[in-house]
Amino acid sequence: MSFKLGLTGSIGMGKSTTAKMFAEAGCAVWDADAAVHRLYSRGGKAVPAFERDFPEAVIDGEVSRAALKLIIGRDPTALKRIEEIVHPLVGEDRADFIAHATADILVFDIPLLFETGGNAAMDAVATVSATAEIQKQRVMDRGTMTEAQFEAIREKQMPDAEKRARADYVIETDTLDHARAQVQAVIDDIQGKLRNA
Ligand SMILES: CC(C)(COP(=O)(O)OP(=O)(O)OC[C@H]1O[C@@H](n2cnc3c(N)ncnc32)[C@H](O)[C@@H]1O)[C@@H](O)C(=O)NCCC(=O)NCCS
Ligand SMILES: Nc1ncnc2c1ncn2[C@@H]1O[C@H](COP(=O)(O)OP(=O)(O)OP(=O)(O)O)[C@@H](O)[C@H]1O
Repeated sequence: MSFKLGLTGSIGMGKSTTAKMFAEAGCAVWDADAAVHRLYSRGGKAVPAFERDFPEAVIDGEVSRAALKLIIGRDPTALKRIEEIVHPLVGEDRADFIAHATADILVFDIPLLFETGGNAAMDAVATVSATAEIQKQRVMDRGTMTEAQFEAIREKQMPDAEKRARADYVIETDTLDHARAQVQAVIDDIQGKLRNA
């Protein structure tokens, strides 16, 4: 049996960067956002449901995030309906990954792990964290969201302090070297547990 490590953290806290560090260290990584990208792409499994419920969001055979953001901006309740389409399909993608993965540590990069109760299916959870100032700066620097869109998402997410309190491991993403050292410490700790199991 592989060890399932959930990797979470609020928007812009450094999940993707940290997930890459786990992959470089030999863990198998499943990425919830990447799964959503696959589902939204041409031929993706979410496209027919969006064609039915949000036809204006499907452009050239794929679900357009820009169009979705406009729809959500107009009608905030749309996000819940979008999630009802997306989350079961994401669950199928994850089950498929678990069925085929062979590494001893499987890492699940899931932004909304605590919010969706997905932590119950994990053996442990690591939260990535940085200050609120760094978080906002990173998201604004990316240039894909307005400040209002960022605040709306941040409000929906569990506060960083609560994620830190609930996690088994906290990874500070202040510098790349510091984060890499903490990733290795988490792996060493889990491998110690696997040896003693
Ligand atoms: C709202 C959308 C269109 C924004 O797209 P965009 O490319 O600008 O941002 P991206 O997808 O990279 O999201 C950035 C971050 O926002 C946060 N976020 C995204 N969706 C949500 C949500 N439904 N609730 C809370 N936070 C969210 C996450 O931390 C995520 O990593 C897109 O995120 C989407 O379609 N979301 C609905 C699907 C979903 O629930 N995804 C969450 C992962 S399962
Ligand atoms: N340990 C770190 N040290 C310095 N900068 C970092 C670190 N981790 C991430 N960053 C920087 O922060 C920004 C956001 O990182 P990343 O894309 O990994 O965040 P994320 O949590 O996956 O974001 P989102 O949830 O919004 O998708 C990037 O510009 C990245 O280079």
